[in-house]
Amino acid sequence: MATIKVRGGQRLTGVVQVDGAKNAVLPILAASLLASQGESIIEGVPSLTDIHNLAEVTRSLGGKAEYVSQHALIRLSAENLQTTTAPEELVRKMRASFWVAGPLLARTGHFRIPLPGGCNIGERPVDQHIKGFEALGATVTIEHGYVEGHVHGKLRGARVYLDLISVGATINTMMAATLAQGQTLIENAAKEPEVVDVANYLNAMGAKVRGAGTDVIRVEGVPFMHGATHTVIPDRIEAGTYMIAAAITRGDVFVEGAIYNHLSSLCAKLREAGVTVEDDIHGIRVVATEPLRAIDVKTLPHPGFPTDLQAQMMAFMATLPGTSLATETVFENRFLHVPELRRMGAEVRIEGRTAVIDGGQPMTGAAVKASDLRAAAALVLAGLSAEGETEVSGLEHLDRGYADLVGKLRSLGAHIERSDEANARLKLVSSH
Ligand SMILES: CC(=O)N[C@H]1[C@@H](OP(=O)(O)OP(=O)(O)OC[C@H]2O[C@@H](n3ccc(=O)[nH]c3=O)[C@H](O)[C@@H]2O)O[C@H](CO)[C@@H](O)[C@@H]1O
Ligand SMILES: C=C(OP(=O)(O)O)C(=O)O
Repeated sequence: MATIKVRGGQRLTGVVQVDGAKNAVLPILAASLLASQGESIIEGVPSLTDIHNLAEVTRSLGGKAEYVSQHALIRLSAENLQTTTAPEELVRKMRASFWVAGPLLARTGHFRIPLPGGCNIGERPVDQHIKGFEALGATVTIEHGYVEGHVHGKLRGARVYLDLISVGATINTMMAATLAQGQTLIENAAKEPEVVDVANYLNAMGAKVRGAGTDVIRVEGVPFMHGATHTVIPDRIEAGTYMIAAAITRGDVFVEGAIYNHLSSLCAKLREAGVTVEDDIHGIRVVATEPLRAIDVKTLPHPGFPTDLQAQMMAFMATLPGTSLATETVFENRFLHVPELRRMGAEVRIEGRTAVIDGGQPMTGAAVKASDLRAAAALVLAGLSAEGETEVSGLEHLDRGYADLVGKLRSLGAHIERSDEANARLKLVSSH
């Protein structure tokens, strides 16, 4: 079993570079299936298991996806799709696979995809994705564990109101609408930076998408789309994780590539705690010195505080004197890191959707197990601050979303090592 060992107590200092955003690359891989002509080159793609798995899904459909690790880019083409049924074993590995539904439906009139189901952080239904497809004229059924959609001829542009703010459903509906006949209006759309990045890529492919980044997105259908070159936005969650790493170790770190507009809620909360946050065109600097104070955080859709930083922030809040509250409103079960933080001596109790953190006492190193991607990052951060050694297992979760977390933290001065370091890197760069 691979583990990360961290010896806490080092103040992190220096510069760390942010990779391209996993949560933009994944829908962009799916969007590439819309191109009936030409190759796409996506630049700034980190080597992550989620990305390799979704590339495998697109290959299984007949697309080409080649990861070029030395240039951090992926070449994609989908001129001749072979099938519109996605393979169960791959889809089960990751929910993001459901994003191939919209492009397949728009391009071929059909998709058949295993129901992605729940995961550690919540139930995560796909009803709003289906609502979007049905509004565009598709018939969607769920049978024998598969979601199947079809439409005779082309999808038709329509008005789609999403009942809740969903990144996934916004992107799937937007992608499906690109090749529909006529105009689509998506209301109550998600405004996350990744939605905007996907829209920019779709437009580079010949689509006509307007308004991404606001809660109303308009799509004017086009007859066909082609490949395009696109550089993905920096990963705001990876950036935020390093910003919190600086804060939790009372360090001084410049996170190069971090975009302030994408991280304004985190910057505000760090400042409320007493941390100095300076932003400029190249990135964000975080400098933390005592005294710091307790804060409250509530997760919300963008531009609210991101749920994907809640676990990491909670580790930081455990180091703040006084009582801090972390309220999770996006996913119903995203507190699985709490028992592990408790193992490290953090005083946290859960009251409904709120975690009450009585912080300020030093955490102590322990053997802990990650239950999901961001929990894994949170436990490593807690280990950076704890007295003694922390051993984190469950690294398959971490590898979904962080390329070389250990190397990057070490370059900032952390005492950290990974038991399978050489193998992990080899495994992650060899996919095609
Ligand atoms: C690969 C990727 O980009 N994942 C991100 C994406 O996930 P994802 O796109 O799955 O998250 P959503 O924004 O769709 O989910 C938000 C909430 O809506 C619910 N919901 C969603 C769809 C639906 O049809 N019905 C429904 O009830 C979900 O269960 C959840 O409670 O956005 C989340 C919210 O910012 C992030 O935490 C994830 O990291
Ligand atoms: C929850 C996440 O990803 P996914 O939606 O793929 O589970 C995440 O990136 O934190």
